[in-house]
Amino acid sequence: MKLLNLVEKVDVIEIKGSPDMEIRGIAYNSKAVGKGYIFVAIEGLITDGHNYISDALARGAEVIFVTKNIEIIENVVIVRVKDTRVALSALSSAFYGNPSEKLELIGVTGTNGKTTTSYFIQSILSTGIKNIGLIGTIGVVVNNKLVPTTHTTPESLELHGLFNSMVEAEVEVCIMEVSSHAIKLKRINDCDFNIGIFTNLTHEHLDFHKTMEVYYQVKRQLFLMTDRFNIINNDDPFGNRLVKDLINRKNGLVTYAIKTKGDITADDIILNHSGSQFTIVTPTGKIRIQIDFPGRYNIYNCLAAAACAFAMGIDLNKIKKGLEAIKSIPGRFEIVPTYRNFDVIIDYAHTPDGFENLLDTVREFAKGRIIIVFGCVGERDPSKRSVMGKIAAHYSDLCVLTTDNCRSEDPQKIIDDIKKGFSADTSYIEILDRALAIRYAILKNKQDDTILITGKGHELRQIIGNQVLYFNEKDIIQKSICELPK
Ligand SMILES: CC(=O)N[C@H]1[C@@H](OP(=O)(O)OP(=O)(O)OC[C@H]2O[C@@H](n3ccc(=O)[nH]c3=O)[C@H](O)[C@@H]2O)O[C@H](CO)[C@@H](O)[C@@H]1O[C@H](C)C(=O)N[C@@H](C)C(=O)N[C@H](CCC(=O)O)C(=O)O
Ligand SMILES: Nc1ncnc2c1ncn2[C@@H]1O[C@H](COP(=O)(O)OP(=O)(O)OP(=O)(O)O)[C@@H](O)[C@H]1O
Repeated sequence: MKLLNLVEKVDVIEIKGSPDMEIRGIAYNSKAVGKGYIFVAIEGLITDGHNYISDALARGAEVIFVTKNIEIIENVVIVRVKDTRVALSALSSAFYGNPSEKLELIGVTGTNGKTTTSYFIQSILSTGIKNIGLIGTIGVVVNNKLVPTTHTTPESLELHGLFNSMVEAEVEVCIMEVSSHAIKLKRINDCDFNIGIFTNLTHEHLDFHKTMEVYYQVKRQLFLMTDRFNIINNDDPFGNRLVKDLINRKNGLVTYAIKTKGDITADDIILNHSGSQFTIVTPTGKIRIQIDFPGRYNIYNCLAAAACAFAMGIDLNKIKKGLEAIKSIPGRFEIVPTYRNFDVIIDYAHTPDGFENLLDTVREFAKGRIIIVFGCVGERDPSKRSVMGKIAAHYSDLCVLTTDNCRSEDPQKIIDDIKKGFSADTSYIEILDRALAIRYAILKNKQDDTILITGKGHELRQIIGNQVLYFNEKDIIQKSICELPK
């Protein structure tokens, strides 16, 4: 494709050199540049892509996109723009032939429940559609194959590459988790969203957004991009505000709720330790559902998925079939078989609200003690650590404090931050080595205990310093169980 055509939708300030040239690829990291590529220099949060222009040129870049004034370089086209992240997104979409326009694109956002809701929608849609694409925290699904990714919402270049693979694989619908980082950093600027879903908004990522107000305003942008309808949790205070904010938009608005008013609601709820039963009530009928996921929060996730399916015109029997078909989601309230008289549950809860919902659910049905093995991640929102400590202390009988992706931070310092939420009578032990912490909880179990291991969920890695180490909680659990007397 010619540079001339690629820049059609880019807001260009100035071009030095002729744009009438063929482009072979695009890169925003100099290390990924090849011959005939565009290198997009991004002023990042850690370093500045402009510092790597000479590296990009040495690797064969023939065009560079910049925000700064750069001297003319022989045989290199220099394109100056206001914001290179915006340009990267527009270029990437154009390079792949605007593939998101060829898909039904559903964006799911909110602090918690994005992955679960996406899996519920996938299960409902798969009652009628064979090939569904998925982009999210657990990975990317194209052609029914799951590939792990580094980001919940990838960078725009990777995103449009994925949409393109989906179009080639004849995917009809793509369900995509949209993180607030992705919105703020313009990764989704050129995604052609048809449907937007808002699950909830609670304390998270305040290191990045600073205030809940900014966090909300960022999330809100997704709902101004959709052209069919928006699905919103009316019980959530920020969701309720979003409903009011969107009232003048021309596309459809479908609300769901349990406590307040909603187009889609749940009645006659029965919660138990292994799942829930409830009736989904819609404007055109109702149906009884039984799901294998415990906790009221999962009823919200079901309602979000059901509201989306309902708005897409899918009948209630298919909605029921889809919601009931899904038996587990990796790392989301995943019960690990122990074949003993105690339970072990792995869960991805890593925000105060997710943590409280999970612990509240377990507390309601626990026959014995609750032992929670957890830590908080490094280099991310330290303000949530003591809040999570307080919640853990309130609901559990023993906290086993340990390490969770501490990155460059001192894991002991993170634990000390968590402990600020403890009270004088909180029962806890500190075991920095996560494998030993899990082993400790299992070896110390008593009859009817529930051991909750939170934070990692589906992840198979531990990030310590700048090392990414293989870490498999299920293996550690099984090995520890083998050490117990028969
Ligand atoms: C805070 C954040 O989101 N940062 C993202 C951002 O990085 P940045 O702006 O700091 O980039 P930088 O490291 O300063 O580098 C600037 C530029 O120099 C370039 N460079 C750098 C080195 C080099 O040798 N050559 C070179 O060209 C880089 O490629 C980049 O373009 O842009 C990068 C490129 O797209 C992302 O990889 C990076 O994600 C970091 C690694 C990250 O961890 N992000 C997390 C917080 C994130 O996005 N999480 C959300 C989910 C959150 C949740 O809900 O839990 C997600 O969607 O995954
Ligand atoms: N609707 C909800 N409300 C509150 N907490 C929830 C909800 N759904 C799930 N959780 C909790 O949050 C954890 C993560 O769930 P899920 O992966 O669905 O959320 P997510 O928004 O995709 O998270 P992330 O963006 O970090 O991947 C679950 O393991 C559970 O403990």
